[in-house]
Amino acid sequence: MLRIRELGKTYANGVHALNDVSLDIPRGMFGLLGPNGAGKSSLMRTLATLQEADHGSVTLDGENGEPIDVLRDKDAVRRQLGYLPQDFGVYPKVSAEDLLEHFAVLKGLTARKQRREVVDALLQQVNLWDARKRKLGTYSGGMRQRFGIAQALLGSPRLVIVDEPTAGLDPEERNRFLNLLAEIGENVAVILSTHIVEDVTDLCPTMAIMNKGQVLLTGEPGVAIEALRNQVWRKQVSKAVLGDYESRHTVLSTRLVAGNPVIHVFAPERPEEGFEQVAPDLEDVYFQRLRQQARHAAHAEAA
Ligand SMILES: Nc1ncnc2c1ncn2[C@@H]1O[C@H](COP(=O)(O)OP(=O)(O)OP(=O)(O)O)[C@@H](O)[C@H]1O
Repeated sequence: MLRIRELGKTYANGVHALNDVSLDIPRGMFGLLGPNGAGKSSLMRTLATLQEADHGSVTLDGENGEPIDVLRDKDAVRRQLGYLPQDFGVYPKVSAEDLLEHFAVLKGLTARKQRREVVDALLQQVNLWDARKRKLGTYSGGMRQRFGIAQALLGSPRLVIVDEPTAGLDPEERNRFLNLLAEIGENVAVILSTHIVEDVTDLCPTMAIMNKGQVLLTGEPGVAIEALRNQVWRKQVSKAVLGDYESRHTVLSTRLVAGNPVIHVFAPERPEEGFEQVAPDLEDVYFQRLRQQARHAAHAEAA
């Protein structure tokens, strides 16, 4: 559906935000996972035709099978694109219904009757029908994000990009929002950028992990998890010796359980007495890739 090849971007301050990024993004939900500053927003904004890349190519399968050159044919992309930016702002004094109608006009839905139908259907789809007359300033974070999805879906896009949409949502709102995305993902390609591992675990059949402008892994979460089988070990340790463990082993994560750290260590065999093997999950995959990248960078620096 979307083919990204060797996309590069260096900002004027010298930050390499995209370092030869190559990805194949199929129809359905695609999770783009990475910590803050990984380059996710730079990639999303480039795909959404809002900023230029330095080099590389991006091709989107068009409706009629014709490939669209995303970096050059921006108008064609915009006709197929829905975008929910990370910092989606709304006019607080306007009702959801009025603002969505306004966005619909901007999207080119000029026929009044048809526009009304589209706006009403979208408000129902995102479950804001009962709150449609309320001013957006009175909406909760989750409602605002669902409104953001409604505006992204105007014009029946085939590619929907949502940038860190669940940050700041409480668990119930987050679930509601993710369920909505999953429904949309049945028909179109949805790229979900997030630093929350569970967003991807719960929802995305394909994914990529990104950090420091590089793609560290791409594929199916289940396959990546399976590749770590028999190599993740858990132990409860005291805070006093945590540093020792971190210097001796590849500690993937540390979680406090009843006040004491429980560590996950990546190792081909039992690292020491007292470690028990655990079934790996996507969080282990995520941290294993980040640690591996840091280790390679340290070796490269030392060499
Ligand atoms: N306009 C800009 N000028 C200079 N540097 C930038 C600009 N935009 C982003 N950066 C830098 O590029 C890197 C990647 O940023 P980007 O926003 O793409 O990451 P991200 O993964 O989306 O993180 P976040 O979730 O914090 O937005 C960061 O180091 C960031 O500081």
